[in-house]
Amino acid sequence: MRYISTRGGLAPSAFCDILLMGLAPDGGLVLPEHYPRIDRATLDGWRSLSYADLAFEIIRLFADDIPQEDLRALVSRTYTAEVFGSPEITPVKRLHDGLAILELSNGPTLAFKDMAMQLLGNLFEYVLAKRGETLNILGATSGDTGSAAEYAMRGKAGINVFMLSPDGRMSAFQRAQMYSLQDANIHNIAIRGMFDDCQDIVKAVQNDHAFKARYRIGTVNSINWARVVAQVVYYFKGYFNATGSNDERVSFCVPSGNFGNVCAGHIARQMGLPVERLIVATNENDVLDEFFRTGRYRPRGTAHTYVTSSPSMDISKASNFERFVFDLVGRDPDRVRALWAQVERAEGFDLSDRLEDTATRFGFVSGRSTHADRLATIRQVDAEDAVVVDTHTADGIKVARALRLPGETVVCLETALPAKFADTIREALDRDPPRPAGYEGLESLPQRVTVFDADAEAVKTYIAQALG
Ligand SMILES: Cc1ncc(COP(=O)(O)O)c(C=O)c1O
Ligand SMILES: N[C@@H](CCOP(=O)(O)O)C(=O)O
Repeated sequence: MRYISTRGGLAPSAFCDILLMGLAPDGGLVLPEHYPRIDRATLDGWRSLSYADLAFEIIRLFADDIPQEDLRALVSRTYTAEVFGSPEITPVKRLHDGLAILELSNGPTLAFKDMAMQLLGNLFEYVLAKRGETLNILGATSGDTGSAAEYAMRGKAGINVFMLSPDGRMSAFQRAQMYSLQDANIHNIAIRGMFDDCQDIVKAVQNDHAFKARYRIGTVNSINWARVVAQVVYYFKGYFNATGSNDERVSFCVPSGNFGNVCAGHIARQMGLPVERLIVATNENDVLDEFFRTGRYRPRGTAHTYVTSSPSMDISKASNFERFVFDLVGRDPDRVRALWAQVERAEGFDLSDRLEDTATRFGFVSGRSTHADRLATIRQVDAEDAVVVDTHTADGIKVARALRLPGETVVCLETALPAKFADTIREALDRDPPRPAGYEGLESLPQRVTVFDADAEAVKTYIAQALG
């Protein structure tokens, strides 16, 4: 399998190279030259596999430059009941109306990011040891990528993490999860701005090729293709868990911000998984919902990005959307380059002539959810099913219920546990959310964080000083 850039400027490259590369040198996102197609016999063979065995079968199609026995060992030690709480790794529960919830948040930091990040940590460690190299990760988080990355990388030899987060915009639990880590290889930097400002800095540093090479800068965001491919796996597992046979079709509803999670669903569908629809659920930051309803993409600036009670989705410039648009425009890198030049000029773009394709050929539909919807959904699911869902998953359930067709099997992706968003759960239910063991007193621990304006140069100086 060789990898190319959405903007056409990357010579076909191997998996282990793009793993350490992050953004392509032309500023585009990396994708495989083609998506592998899964035939019916293969799908039948995969139905009864454990999560780790299924992950190995899928990931080896993409990471074919890692010897198979090494990859199998690496995947097997990633997806264990000890780390993810049960042998199923991603169990499915049903609400009374038949809606299925795919549990993805039972890993160390209580959000779906652990599913991919735990693998990424082991992949980095493996490839860096083979090559005798080190890596300095610069990441951006709106709340969950940061902690998942820091927990996956803390104490790992040859890896430093510099994580940018929006100052004061995350929940108290999310802040404490990250800022209380005292490991020498973990550096938390709060940026006065929103997630998009943090991600812009990550991309600016990635596009400074001299700095990137000198300080060996890598990424853990979904900019990194390995993150996306690890997320493809749970669409297959969720499909098998929610159905009785491979003759059935399901739809997935995905709470979305940076479009990485649902992009993995798009890839699973392109590989031949029987997915009917991909339902994109946004919060009040509804740039993606607007696109899937109108074909117009109008990313907003920080001033028009709202701080909401599903803060991890407070994103207006969805990075992975570029990967989908690459497929939508027939994998034409010149077209993508031109469209993103318009985005850079804050003009956005209009692909309403492709709207029919987004729905019929690619299966996308969308909806949005507000604070009031979120509270109502949390209350409803608690009252009817005795399940407490987090604010992002509530956005997904609200949109899934609004758009579900008669007889349609819909799997909602649970993207975090409610313990991370206690203020909103208390507002909805007048009680605290359940808190898993081991997180008692988290918010009282001493915290360590440096605050900067949204300035890529200041971040580069900090990294250079920290690395000596
Ligand atoms: C809890 C939660 N829900 C939903 C999302 C949105 O996922 P994505 O950015 O992949 O669209 C995120 C952040 O990624 C998240 O942390
Ligand atoms: N919602 C994320 C933001 C970044 O997403 P990623 O998938 O690109 O890492 C977060 O919680 O940090």
